Amino acid sequence: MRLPRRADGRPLIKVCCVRDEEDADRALAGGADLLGLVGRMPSGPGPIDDVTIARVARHVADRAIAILLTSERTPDAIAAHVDRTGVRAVQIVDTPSPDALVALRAMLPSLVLVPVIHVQDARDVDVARALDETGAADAILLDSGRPSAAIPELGGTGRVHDWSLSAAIVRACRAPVLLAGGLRPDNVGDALAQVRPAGFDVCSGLRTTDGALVPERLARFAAAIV
Ligand SMILES: O=C(O)c1ccccc1NCC(=O)[C@H](O)[C@H](O)COP(=O)(O)O
Repeated sequence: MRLPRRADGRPLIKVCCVRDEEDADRALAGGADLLGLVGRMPSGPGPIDDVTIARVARHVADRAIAILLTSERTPDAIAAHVDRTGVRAVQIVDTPSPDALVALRAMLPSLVLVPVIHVQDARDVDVARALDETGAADAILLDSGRPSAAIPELGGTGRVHDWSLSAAIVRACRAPVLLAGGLRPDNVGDALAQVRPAGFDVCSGLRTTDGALVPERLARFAAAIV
């Protein structure tokens, strides 16, 4: 397991859709443990270019884990995206097959690997179990996208999914599970009580419509999961 655990036992906070160095510093000052840098996507408000991702990852250095969000699907293309941006962690937003995850792990043994499942129905518990059983995932992230929509949605939707399914996935998996999708300061306490994930991932619930991080929202978010 290459993700940190907090000494105080509190769930991890991943602040996503980080835009630049200043935004990263604001998130870290507000208690973020992980930072999400969104690469090219078919839709959504968060993407930044690979040059900026590499710059922000260098700026963050060892202060936190900067996670590249990639929509690439094959192990070779994912590895190339990681290489271009120089990150130590990748979130694969288009759910990889167990075989693809194992292949990527073999190619990059020390990379932090976080496959995403967009929770839609009870079959996703089996999808999570199959990824978990590979032993190749450092965490599994549960989100609310619609990968098969005409224009695929792979995250950053601001929508909550069925948390009873997420709770079943947490119970079924050995890997830590991160919960995402429509989390806000006013609902994350309920999410903690119902799902008991190892951490939370949040973008739109902490940002203005222009994408700026609101420190006061991050403070309330963190206080709600103590
Ligand atoms: O933000 C985007 O544009 C985006 C597009 C495609 C995949 C992921 C994307 N962002 C990731 C995130 O914002 C979070 O990891 C997660 O999806 C939660 O987002 P939100 O529901 O807005 O809190």
